[in-house]
Amino acid sequence: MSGFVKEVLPREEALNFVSEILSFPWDVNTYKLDLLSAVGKRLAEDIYANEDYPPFSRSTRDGYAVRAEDTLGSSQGYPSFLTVVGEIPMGAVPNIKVSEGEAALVYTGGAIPEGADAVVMVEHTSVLQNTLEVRKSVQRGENIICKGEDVAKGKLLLKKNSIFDFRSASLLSGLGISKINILDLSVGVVSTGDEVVPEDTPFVEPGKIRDSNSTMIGALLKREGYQVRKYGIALDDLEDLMKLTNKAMDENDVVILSGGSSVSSRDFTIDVMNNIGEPGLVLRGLNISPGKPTLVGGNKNNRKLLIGLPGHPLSCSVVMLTFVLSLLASMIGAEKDTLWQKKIFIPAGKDIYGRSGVEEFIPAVLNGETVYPSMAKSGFISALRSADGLVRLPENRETVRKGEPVEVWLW
Ligand SMILES: Nc1nc2c(c(=O)[nH]1)N[C@H]1C(S)=C(S)[C@@H](COP(=O)(O)OP(=O)(O)OC[C@H]3O[C@@H](n4cnc5c(N)ncnc54)[C@H](O)[C@@H]3O)O[C@H]1N2
Ligand code: MOO
Repeated sequence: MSGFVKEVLPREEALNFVSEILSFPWDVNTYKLDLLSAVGKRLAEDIYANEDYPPFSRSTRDGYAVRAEDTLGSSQGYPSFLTVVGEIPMGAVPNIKVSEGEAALVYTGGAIPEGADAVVMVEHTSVLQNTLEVRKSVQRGENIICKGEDVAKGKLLLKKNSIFDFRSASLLSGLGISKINILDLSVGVVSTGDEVVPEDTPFVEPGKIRDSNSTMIGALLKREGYQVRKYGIALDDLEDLMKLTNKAMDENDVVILSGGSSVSSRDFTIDVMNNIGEPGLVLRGLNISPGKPTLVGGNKNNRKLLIGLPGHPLSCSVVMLTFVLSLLASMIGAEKDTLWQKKIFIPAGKDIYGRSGVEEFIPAVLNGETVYPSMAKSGFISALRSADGLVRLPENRETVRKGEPVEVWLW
């Protein structure tokens, strides 16, 4: 044990303290994936454009490539007349040049020939033999996407640690980037408790409760782009907990234990934390509600992080949302505000009673321009289902009166 364990720190302070004592950020392995497989995962590097897009100036319409100045003043009543010098083949470099008074037939996506700087749409023209009648003037650049206009070579496209999603798929495909480096951060999840049984248990004996935490933990981690492995349920027994935790630590960068962090059972979790190498346990308790009995330990040499979460399902979710995701972000060197946190200030729809001296998070429902807290106990599993986010009452805020603005973190 490091002999330097902090007790019940405010959440932000705890994030900074753990990050500092464990020397975050840590290097994490990476691997390459094709684009479709990478959706929902985190990028391990900045991605730059290695070429211009489009790679050549292209027409966005079927029509005639012209010099804009040759169409000046053209209208239905006063058309201009140009000479058609040829047709631009699709998928090939044009061998035609457009000079003063000339036009070339071009199709949508076709290359703009040298000399032309605009395209007149075919419906504003008619052609008789080689003579083109133009009934509408065009501006320079009209109906053209210029080489590099969309993406210039060298531009930063995607930032390290961002999550790859559909918005970037066409961007990278179009630039010929078909494989990307992905962060290989894996988290093992271990549930604990003699009363906890697997979620697929069809009939639960009296006194037992299904494991609802590990899938929730996994679901949140997957949403943040991490890999998750579940390791089942450890009994309230040091040897069993140690065995499962060690296996999970061997196979993952981070291990999350659910349950077993409160007064009666925390000794096991603390013993486990102090058997994982230096510094072992570093944080015992967060000054938040729900979620106070949260433990953090780590092994700096092997770069392993171990987190103990309260067993009550709502407490477990709140700590995941407000602390663990930020801690993992800090571990990989990303912004501490995680991807799900959209923070707004909005009037309370009714009085919200808080306790001073502790940071509180209350599931809340938005209703038009106001927010309503939901009356949830930390043992509930349904509290987040219909909530839009969490109301945050800072340590120094006691009661919020109806109509007063309150901070809400939206999903
Ligand atoms: N005398 C005191 N009792 C408690 C205190 C306290 O300060 N003094 N703290 C309470 C608070 S706050 C919380 S939160 C819980 C935390 O307890 P643990 O982290 O030790 O968790 P467990 O006792 O293992 O479980 C608590 C509760 O949650 C259920 N549970 C556990 N794991 C799961 C799971 N994977 N899925 C669903 N439900 C789970 C478990 O059956 C218990 O009902 O301690 C309070 N007590
Ligand atoms: O802290 Mo417990 O997590 O309030 O229910």
